[in-house]
Amino acid sequence: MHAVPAPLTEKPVVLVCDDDITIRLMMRETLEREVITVIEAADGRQALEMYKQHSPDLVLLDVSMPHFSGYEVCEVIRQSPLGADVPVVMVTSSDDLSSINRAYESGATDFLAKPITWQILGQRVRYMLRASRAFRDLKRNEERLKRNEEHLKQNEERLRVLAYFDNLTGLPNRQMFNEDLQRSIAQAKREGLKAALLFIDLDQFKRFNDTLGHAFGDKLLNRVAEQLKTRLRPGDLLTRGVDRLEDMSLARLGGDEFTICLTQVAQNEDVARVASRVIESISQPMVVDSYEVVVTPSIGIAIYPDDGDEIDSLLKNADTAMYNAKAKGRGRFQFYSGEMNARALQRLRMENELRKAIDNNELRVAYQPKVDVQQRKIIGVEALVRWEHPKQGIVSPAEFIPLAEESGLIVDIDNWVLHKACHQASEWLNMGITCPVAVNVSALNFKKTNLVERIKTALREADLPASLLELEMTESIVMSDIELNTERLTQLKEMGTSISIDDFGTGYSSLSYLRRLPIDQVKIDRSFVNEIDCNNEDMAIVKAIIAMSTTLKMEVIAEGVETTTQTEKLSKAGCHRLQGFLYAKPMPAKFATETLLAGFDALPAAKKLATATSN
Ligand SMILES: Nc1nc2c(ncn2[C@@H]2O[C@@H]3COP(=O)(O)O[C@H]4[C@@H](O)[C@H](n5cnc6c(=O)[nH]c(N)nc65)O[C@@H]4COP(=O)(O)O[C@H]3[C@H]2O)c(=O)[nH]1
Repeated sequence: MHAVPAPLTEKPVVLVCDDDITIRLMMRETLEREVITVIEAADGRQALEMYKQHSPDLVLLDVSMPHFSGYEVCEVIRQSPLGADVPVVMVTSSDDLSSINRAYESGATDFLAKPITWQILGQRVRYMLRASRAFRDLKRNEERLKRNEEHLKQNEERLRVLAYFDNLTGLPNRQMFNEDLQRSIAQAKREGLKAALLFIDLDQFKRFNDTLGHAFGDKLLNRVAEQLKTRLRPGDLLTRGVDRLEDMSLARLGGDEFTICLTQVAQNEDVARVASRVIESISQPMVVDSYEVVVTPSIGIAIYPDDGDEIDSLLKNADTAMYNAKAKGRGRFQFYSGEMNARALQRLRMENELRKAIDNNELRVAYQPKVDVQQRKIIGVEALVRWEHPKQGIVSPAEFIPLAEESGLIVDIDNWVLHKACHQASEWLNMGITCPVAVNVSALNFKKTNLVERIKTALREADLPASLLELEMTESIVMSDIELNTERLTQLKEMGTSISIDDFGTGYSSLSYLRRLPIDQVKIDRSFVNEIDCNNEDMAIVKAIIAMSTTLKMEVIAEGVETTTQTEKLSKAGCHRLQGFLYAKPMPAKFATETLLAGFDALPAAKKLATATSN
């Protein structure tokens, strides 16, 4: 059984369009019997006018008429604003397939073939009218539903904002903070990393509120929130350590209490850096209602899992730490654990001092000679940075280089050493000493896109031929992104500098990659050299590295040579290039110049070596 469309309640209007008056009259007669209002048009132009004026519920259109054909009229109707859904029945004088197809192409709903069977016309039109009205109702309902849905969504969003955001500052509220912290804890647990909770309280906020009023207090809180939002974007935190803190969420718990939740925390220094950044940014003078105010925050820090493994304990401990910070004099941060605090503070202090070390002229370069024991020659020097701390004296690179790498300061330091070393080598060249100088290139520096440019600048400024500059980088740097690094190394090589792989044997070099890279020299790591006197395994590794370098036509040098036995063993295995305390320790430029002028045979070890090898 067919579904019957709903009965028509209002009297429908049908536009009959035919140039044959008899047909029009017959149609009127038939349709009016069905309680339908009929309006007529004698040609295409009139049909369009009538359509525009009356918006009929159905159109009966003769195909061939003066002015416009029925097809054209149908096309125009379909393009009109309300004409997409109105049923248009094309009355064709023939029922051949092409005119029927043409009728459908122009947008007709159905067709009626002449001669018309008058007995069924009325019923057919009625049925079509009902179906069309049902379709229109359905569409209207659908639109209403859609509008309701949108409304619902908007309401839901409004509710979510009310439930999860603080309406004064627009920051996430306590509810959202709880969920964020829960997520951070779960993530840290999964990844075996730490998470940190920073509890921020504004110092003496109550005083502002009491003296300048609540409205002022609200504005001040808003300014603080703004400051935190803009200054804590991950992109703003340029240093390497902080870049790793990809997920950082900020919230206002209420009053003058804010929190920051950090995930993917590898080390506490990263958290200390964020905390000092928060202090620095909030403590900037702010103008509120034409008052210039300075408000400082006190921050308490609790670390998951060290200081608690659930929301409550972390919050409680961060809160305790915050009170400790306040007690110590406001505008500072404090870790919950005292030991952690001392370490983080010490590292942060050192980082700040290192930042100023270049400008304060506290850095020095020491040069350590490298020798070839077969040719009995000094073949070059390695430039090694030294920090003469005004209070602590000489700080070991082992202590400050990792810190410089974490904070990103290494790029400036490496650059400074590069310039110094190039100038020194150039000075030696002017004195008639041709001595290649090697500088260390840290991972961060190697990744910087302008490395090639910077090296070119240093060479140009020092007027040093590129062939006298050697770049030392560790095996792990070179092997990290082989495609990109091959390109980078090729650029450096094309410039004329030579490339040496430092600490060789400690990483995981693949022979097939090594073959593809433009490397001139590998440096056997000190840890293997150390042990070759007594450890057969290390000797085997050293021999393998020497054999591999010979096959790949690379030079090989051993670092950390301290004894004549090591020299003999290395030499016997085919490695004659050596660097180590046995020959010379890193020394200031002045002594390095003297050493270079005196030559290999003046080195104390050279004499010992001659005796040892002659025995
Ligand atoms: N025990 C022992 N040690 C020896 C001997 N011969 C040389 N050494 C030490 O071994 C290190 C060799 O440098 P490295 O492997 O590049 O290792 C360097 C290098 O990775 C880094 N470094 C030093 N200067 C710079 C620099 O300007 N830039 C960068 N990125 N890193 C640097 O710091 C590391 C340590 O530097 P230093 O303390 O100067 O330590 C130097 C040198 O003093 C020996 O016979 N016995």
